[in-house]
Amino acid sequence: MSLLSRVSAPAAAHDLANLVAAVLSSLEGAAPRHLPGALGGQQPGRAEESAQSGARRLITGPAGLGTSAARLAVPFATGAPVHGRGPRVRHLSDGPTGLGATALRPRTARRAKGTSSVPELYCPPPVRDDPALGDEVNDQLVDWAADVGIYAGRLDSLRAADFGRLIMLTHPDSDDPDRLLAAGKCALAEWAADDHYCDDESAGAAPELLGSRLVVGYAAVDPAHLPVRYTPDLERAMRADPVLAALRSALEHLARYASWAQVARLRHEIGVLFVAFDGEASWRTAGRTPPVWEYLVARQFNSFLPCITLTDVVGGYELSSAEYAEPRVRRAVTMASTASTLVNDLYSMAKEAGDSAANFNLPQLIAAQENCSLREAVERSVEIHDELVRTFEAEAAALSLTGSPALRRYLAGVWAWLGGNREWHSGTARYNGGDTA
Ligand SMILES: CC(C)=CCC/C(C)=C(\C)COP(=O)(O)OP(=O)(O)O
Repeated sequence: MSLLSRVSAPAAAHDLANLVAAVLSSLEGAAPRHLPGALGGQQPGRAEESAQSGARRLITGPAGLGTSAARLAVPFATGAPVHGRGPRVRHLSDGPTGLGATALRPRTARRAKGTSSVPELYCPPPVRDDPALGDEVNDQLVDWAADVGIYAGRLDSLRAADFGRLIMLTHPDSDDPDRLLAAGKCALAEWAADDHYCDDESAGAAPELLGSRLVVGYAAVDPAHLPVRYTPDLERAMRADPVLAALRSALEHLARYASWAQVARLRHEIGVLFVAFDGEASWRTAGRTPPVWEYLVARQFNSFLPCITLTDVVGGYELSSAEYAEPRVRRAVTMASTASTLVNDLYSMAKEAGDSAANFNLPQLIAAQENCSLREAVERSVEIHDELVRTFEAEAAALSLTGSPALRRYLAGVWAWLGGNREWHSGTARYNGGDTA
């Protein structure tokens, strides 16, 4: 039984976050020692060994390549206001140096610089920026996309979008290009499903076909076991459709690193993503504009959660299913995920303007429904984003006190994911004037 299931902390409000900050300050330097020494309750799996060694690294804090994630301390929360608003994130001041040493060295959240169209956001900066590693992953991702057939005829745009950079930025606790590639393939396959099936008619999207495509699409991540006589039909379909081929290939690659519990978790998040894809298609076909609250519900599910969920797989440890499913952990992680997806809404507004996705974007919906200018709607969207990030920050700080070392590391990884995600969105050609892919 993990410590989390035996000790419960009250839900963090922002006042509590300040209290947590004080407690955490007093723990600085010795923080993990009060936590359990092994990952109690963990199911045996391929990730178990690395999970346990990950936990040990958290406690003992060794030096050397790839061990920087051990120096998590507590990246979250709080105390002095940033730019006059809300809590500040305490972070490790003197981390290690050297190759890989910056991985997951926590960073202060701040109001990340705005571009001309996106105001500053409350978000940590990226933990690592290693362009060479990003390029390596990106090159391999584009080669793989060519093999499976997604983004055919658009591979130059795909390369320029630089999804390899996204993965390098969002998973700073791994320097292993192949692990990063496995996560990158999953993300790109999910993106391809969105582009080829949902959003981009020039790439084959058709709302009336979406439901049936996604049913078979789900079978690409969670195999359908048919009677023998129909198996070849399914297999032919899987090979003929690049999105299906991509999803299946991505999951196969990931399974080299993930335990079956981690694979099951990813399947669940993809299933939920597909349900939300269907929801958006129903708005389109019915010509219906969702109220803001309904859109935000949908955005929790049509979100980057399938990417975020791989935080521990890429890091080489395992968060137990029990902790992953614990309601407060779920609340914190899904709020972070929604926030990261609102970052997408803010940065992709120009790309989506004029296409069928234009109405399904938070600022556009707020402007239409709350009778304000688009500029004001962007500001309100930023406030919503910031509220979600601050709540995640406070909750994660509280949960880190009572959870296992794996949970603590996972939440720090989610925090890092937010920073890498915003950084990528602010620079990728996909949303910054390049051709879309
Ligand atoms: C990587 C992943 C889980 C992608 C699927 C869903 C997705 C593409 C997003 C959550 C991004 O939102 P959106 O559909 O608006 O994407 P674009 O802005 O068109 O890139």
